[in-house]
Amino acid sequence: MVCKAKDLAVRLFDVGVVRLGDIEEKIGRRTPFYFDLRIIVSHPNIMMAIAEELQILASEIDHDILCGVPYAALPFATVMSINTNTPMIMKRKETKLYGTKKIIEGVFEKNQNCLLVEDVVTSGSTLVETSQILRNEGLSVTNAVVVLDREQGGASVLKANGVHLTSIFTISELVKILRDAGRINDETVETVIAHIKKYQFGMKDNFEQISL
Ligand SMILES: O=C(O)c1cc(=O)[nH]c(=O)n1[C@@H]1O[C@H](COP(=O)(O)O)[C@@H](O)[C@H]1O
Repeated sequence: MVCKAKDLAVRLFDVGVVRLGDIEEKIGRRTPFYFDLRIIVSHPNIMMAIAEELQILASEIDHDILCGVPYAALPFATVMSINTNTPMIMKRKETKLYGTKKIIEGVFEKNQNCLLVEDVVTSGSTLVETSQILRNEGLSVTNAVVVLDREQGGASVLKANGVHLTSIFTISELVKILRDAGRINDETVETVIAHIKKYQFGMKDNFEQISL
């Protein structure tokens, strides 16, 4: 892990991206550590730093187009798109019920390589669903870059669905950086690591997401 990413982790903590306690996740389970990047629109310098780290990951991956997953990742994907002059599309959270009735906004061509940009991966279900929708529209989706991999099985769920995951941080790296920087204590690191080990996601034969 390079210094810039470590510095980014501490800046994210200091502006309140990390919430410690007993917080509800997307699927309804509780977590002692929640990473909320939605507040980053209020911190343009940090948003730029995140986009630059994601760009480093993206530069190793062959892609024609970016797809930001709403809502948290849309600002980073937009900054990456502008910085690298790479076109971007957006997958709507819901299909538009009037006018164009589109699920994807933006212009693309069939068989273009689309790189997914996301904030956090837990079970991987959001990115699996997004990749399936984009593939149904004729795009090729083989990679995703994210800020945080919570190491709860999402990477293997994605791999089983043909998507390779690359992250700026894994959660175990992140908590260790924050401990070494004096932001959290050993007990919190142990609580978070125990939580991610206990709550893992996997795949049934029919690719339905299950909690182990
Ligand atoms: O709900 C979560 O699992 C979650 C945990 C967390 O620390 N931060 C966070 O933002 N999330 C949300 O969870 C989504 C990914 O969850 P999965 O679809 O289970 O991979 C992200 O897009 C976020 O909306």
